[in-house]
Amino acid sequence: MSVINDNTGRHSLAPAVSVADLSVSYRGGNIGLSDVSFELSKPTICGLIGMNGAGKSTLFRAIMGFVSPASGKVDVCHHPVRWAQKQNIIAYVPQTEEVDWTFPVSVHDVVMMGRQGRMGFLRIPSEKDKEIVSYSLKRVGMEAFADRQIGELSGGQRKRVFLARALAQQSRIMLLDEPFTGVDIKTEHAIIDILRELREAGHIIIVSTHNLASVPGYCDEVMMINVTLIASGPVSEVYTPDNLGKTFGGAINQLPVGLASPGVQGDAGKVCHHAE
Ligand SMILES: Nc1ncnc2c1ncn2[C@@H]1O[C@H](COP(=O)(O)OP(=O)(O)OP(=O)(O)O)[C@@H](O)[C@H]1O
Repeated sequence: MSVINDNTGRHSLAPAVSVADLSVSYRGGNIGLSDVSFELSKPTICGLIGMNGAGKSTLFRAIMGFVSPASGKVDVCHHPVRWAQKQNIIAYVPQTEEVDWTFPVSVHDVVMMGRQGRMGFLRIPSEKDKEIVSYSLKRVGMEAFADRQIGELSGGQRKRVFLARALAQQSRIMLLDEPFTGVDIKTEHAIIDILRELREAGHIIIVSTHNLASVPGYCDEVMMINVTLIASGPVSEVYTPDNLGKTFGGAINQLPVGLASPGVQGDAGKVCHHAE
């Protein structure tokens, strides 16, 4: 079986993710994002880079519809975010800090949650659902932990379980919030292999990371934010010392080690596969 999305229906060349003049404010007046615009249309791994508090998680929350724009808008495949949620088009891997790990569910149950949007009214898993959950757990090397309570996992294992949930969801667009934080190098490489496989299968992946040196090795595009958008585009064009300096407020003005090895560029392709 493949990780490839099984969506069927019309193909569209519309931007898969379109963010226009997006600003987000939190209660209490904190500014999460200011006037951010970008579009992603083709299969890609897009790195999302910025300091602590730059707005990376806020951008994910806005694309997921968890926070409302103060101004501007987010469209997914030319539709509002809520529609995209119902169509199961976006999967989100949150930062592990955002999850209640005391919740009494097993690893298997968490991954099965990725299938819920595709189940019927009674939420009874089909054989196919079970097969996909089992495959997803295997793909992230967590099949032996299926019955374990999620609170009894290490940080890296938790990341892998949530990645498995997103794989099980089989969504065209995947948002990963700092999947490499706190994972060992082997797990980081394993996750990058999965992202590449997903990109080849036609997915759009946005991945936030603080690991600047590894970005050119696996990202096709990069979005650099510091509350507002500093730069976005192909890594080879925008991942420059100047933009890094602007993104990190002058804290970084050297290219991170490894920038000399640019990432593989993604294939052009159609991403919005859905029945309308
Ligand atoms: N729930 C919230 N309530 C109020 N302000 C918030 C909330 N979440 C984030 N913020 C503020 O919004 C801004 C952007 O935060 P966000 O979490 O999006 O940054 P980030 O780039 O993901 O940071 P990090 O790298 O530390 O995860 C920050 O100033 C932060 O303090």
